Formats: sequence, C-alpha cells, structure tokens
Amino acid sequence: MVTATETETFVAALRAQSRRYHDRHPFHRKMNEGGLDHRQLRGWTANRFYYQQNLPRKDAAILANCPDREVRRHWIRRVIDQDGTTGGEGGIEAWLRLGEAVGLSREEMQDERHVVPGVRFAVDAYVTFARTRPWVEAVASSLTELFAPDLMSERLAAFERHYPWIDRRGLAYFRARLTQAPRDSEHALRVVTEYCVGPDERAAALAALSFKCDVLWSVLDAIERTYADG
Ligand SMILES: O=C(O)c1cc(C(=O)O)c2c(n1)C(=O)C(=O)c1cc(C(=O)O)[nH]c1-2
Repeated sequence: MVTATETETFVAALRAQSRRYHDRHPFHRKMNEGGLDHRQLRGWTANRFYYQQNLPRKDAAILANCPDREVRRHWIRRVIDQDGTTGGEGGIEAWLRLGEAVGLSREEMQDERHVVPGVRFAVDAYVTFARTRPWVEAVASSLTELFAPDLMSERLAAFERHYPWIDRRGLAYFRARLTQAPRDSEHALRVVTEYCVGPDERAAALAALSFKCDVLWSVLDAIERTYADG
C-alpha cells in the first residue's frame, strides 16, 4: 500500500526536474530577453517545427503500447490537438502559421531543409523512446509539460514586446498551449502516480523525465550552435 506521503515525495521529485527544463537554456533566455535576430528566430521556428511534427507520432506510439482504455480515451486527444480533424485545425497548422509570421514559407518548414542533425537526432530519440520503452515511462517523459505554461506565458509576453515585426496572429499556438498543457500534464501525472507504485517504477519514471529534459536541452544546443551570433 502506497501512503499519501510517499506519493507526495514522488510528485515533488518529478516537479524538481524543472531545474533541468529548457527554460533555463541560454538560447531561451536570450529569446525572452529580446536578443535574437530574424535569422535566429527563423532557425528556431523551423527546427522546433520538427519537434511539433513528431509529437503525434510519439503520442500514437504511446496509444499503441497502452492497454488501458481509459488512458487511451484521454491520450488520443493529444493527437487530435496537433493534427486537427480537418483543414486549418490543429497545433501543427498553427505552428506553420507561426513560421509564416516569422518569414518562413510552409514549403521550407515541411521539407525540413533547415533541420539540423542534432535536432533530428534528439527528436527522433524521443519518438524511439515512446515506441520502445514501457508506455508508462513514455507518459512520464511527457511531464516536462508541467513546466511549460510558465515558459509559454513568458514567451508570449516577450514576443509581443521585443519582436513587434511578428504578426500577433502567429502566436495563437502558444495561447492554446496555456490551457492545453496544464490539462494534459495533470492527466499524465495522475496516470504516472497511479501506475508507478514501486521504487523501481518510480525511478524509471524519474529517469524518463530526466531523459526528456536532455532531449529538449539538446535541441536548443544544436539550434544555438547553428545560428550563433553573426
Ligand atoms: O515550446 C516549448 O517550450 C514546448 C515544450 C514542450 C515540452 O516541455 O515538452 C512541449 C511543447 N512546447 C508543446 O508545444 C507541446 O505540444 C508538447 C507536447 C509535449 C509532450 O512531450 O508530449 N511536450 C510539449
């Protein structure tokens, strides 16, 4: 029997991973301080789109591996949130519009010409993790979203303040995530605390979240190196 205190300690350990979240990466700090030029913002947007495009494939892998119907009923919403069900809906479409707002064509985002090797490697590792690890670990790896809303609010404010050349309509994706991310991460946290009851399962969940922090950090390392100042 797991006590409430044990669960609280586990949740606190998961939340403590926030100190390794990519909001602290120098590239994000610079972005939020208004220090990026057009080329750097375009490079970030095109490369970050590769992450976006792969999220529904990652979530479909979790669905494929998950035997719990109640979990699947919730999780499938993530695929629909990104893909939409028709025409101009969904997060991927919103991200393409952000790309257009920073001066990228749809074509150059979709054909992946700007995607650098380090970003591809890190994002592909995340999808492979979801395909090959136990599904609860893959759910735990999504818990970086517990930390995302603060970064999204900061990013929205920073874009409006420091990058007035970006059409405000391009920022709709981040606005949508302000409500989607807390809803998704609260569900993921319930699943992880329900399923990870033994010390080994809890350690594996923590390791999965740590791995994901590394994925996000590596993405920014690769972008920062490619689009260095000057
Ligand atoms: O722009 C960001 O900083 C950021 C970070 C994360 C994250 O923490 O993994 C996600 C997103 N955005 C995001 O838009 C998103 O849909 C998303 C899904 C997931 C996930 O792991 O399932 N993370 C994130």
